[in-house]
Amino acid sequence: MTLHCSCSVTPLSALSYSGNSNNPVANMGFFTSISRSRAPCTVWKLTARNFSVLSIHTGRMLPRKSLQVRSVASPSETVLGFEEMVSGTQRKYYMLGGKGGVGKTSCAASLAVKFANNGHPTIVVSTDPAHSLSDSFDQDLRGGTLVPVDGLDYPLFALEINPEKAREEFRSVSQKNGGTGVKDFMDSMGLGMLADQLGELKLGELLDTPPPGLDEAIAISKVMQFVESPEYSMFTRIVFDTAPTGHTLRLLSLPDFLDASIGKILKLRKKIASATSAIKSVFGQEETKQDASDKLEKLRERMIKVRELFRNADSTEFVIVTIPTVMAISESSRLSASLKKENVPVRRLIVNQVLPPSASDCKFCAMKRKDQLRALDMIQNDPELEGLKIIQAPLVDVEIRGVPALKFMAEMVWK
Ligand SMILES: Nc1ncnc2c1ncn2[C@@H]1O[C@H](COP(=O)(O)OP(=O)(O)OP(=O)(O)O)[C@@H](O)[C@H]1O
Repeated sequence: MTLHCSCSVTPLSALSYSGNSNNPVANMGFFTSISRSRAPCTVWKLTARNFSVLSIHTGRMLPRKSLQVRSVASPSETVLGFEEMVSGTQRKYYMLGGKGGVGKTSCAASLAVKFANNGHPTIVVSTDPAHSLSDSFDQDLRGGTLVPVDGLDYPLFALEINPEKAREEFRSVSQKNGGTGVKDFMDSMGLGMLADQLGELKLGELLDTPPPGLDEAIAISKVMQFVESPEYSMFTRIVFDTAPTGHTLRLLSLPDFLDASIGKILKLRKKIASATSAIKSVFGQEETKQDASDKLEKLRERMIKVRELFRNADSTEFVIVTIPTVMAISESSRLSASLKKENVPVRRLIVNQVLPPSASDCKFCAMKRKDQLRALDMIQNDPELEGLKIIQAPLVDVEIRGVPALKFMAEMVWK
């Protein structure tokens, strides 16, 4: 870990500290100047965990206000290359996400190919409503179940979950109960008089017009069903090709929303059921209605698991994919900030479709590359993106399609 310190009362613009940043005091770390030529003898001793610093020269503490210290995860120190991703047989999940069209599917598919070729039985999953795994592998992988991918020596399976279909299953919970809204749903459970009280839970909205992200949440929860079943325990790497940024962000906050909505409604139902024997008998007689609430409870439990999975740094990593344009990088920065806020582990940023320096005197290429370099520069100065391992992948002159092309892409990206 590298810490950067800037101090307004010294001639130094930046100081660096290398050592155990978790406990710099015990480590007796020192800030030393990065630029020795600017301040040859300046050494700052760490005297407290809050990084107040003492000048060895003057023996005086530097005014706290003058100090700004921030930690910078130095990629080479904290994020290793593909060896780190491939090592170990414990199951790991990689989620690739970013703006539409930047190359999420190509990167996800190429990572899955590389995992498989390195001996990991792998599943690549698409939860993007507009699937493109089949196009990317140039094979028919539709069907909503695990389909083996041809052309590899080791097991690679693809799973395209149809979010619409998954949602229909969920919607049928309300329809089975003879209505479309929360009022009917509650009526069918013998709790019609309480429907008004539940207005603020927005469950009616949830059942009738699902919030954006629900499709994907249900799709991911279906994937969890698959991967948790013992017959699929052999798979040690699961790669997700997720929907574009907006969906991903909403998906992250959705489990909490669902947890609150469904959790509250089920709690209320239990409370009333135990208090009123008449209502109790309604539940007792109506098996399908019990089924409905069981289904909701199961969905809630799976949502909690999805939420935990997204946040588990030991098993999961979210890889942001972008391209070198101001718009894509700005969106990646927002995505990174939101993921950090939600405690989702992010360590790598793939900058795809970077133009290599042109040997010819193509003016368009030169202008385009200059434009890309400006965008790449933005990454260095973006506080939300700094610290991520930047992986640049060149724009190639053919479409990435089919297993051989994906193998080629994997060699460029996953090193
Ligand atoms: N480095 C690259 N060089 C050349 N073409 C590329 C590169 N990366 C991706 N492509 C091509 O760009 C197109 C879009 O890629 P891809 O489908 O992977 O993007 P995506 O982000 O998953 O898109 P969507 O958001 O629509 O799902 C594809 O035709 C793919 O072959």
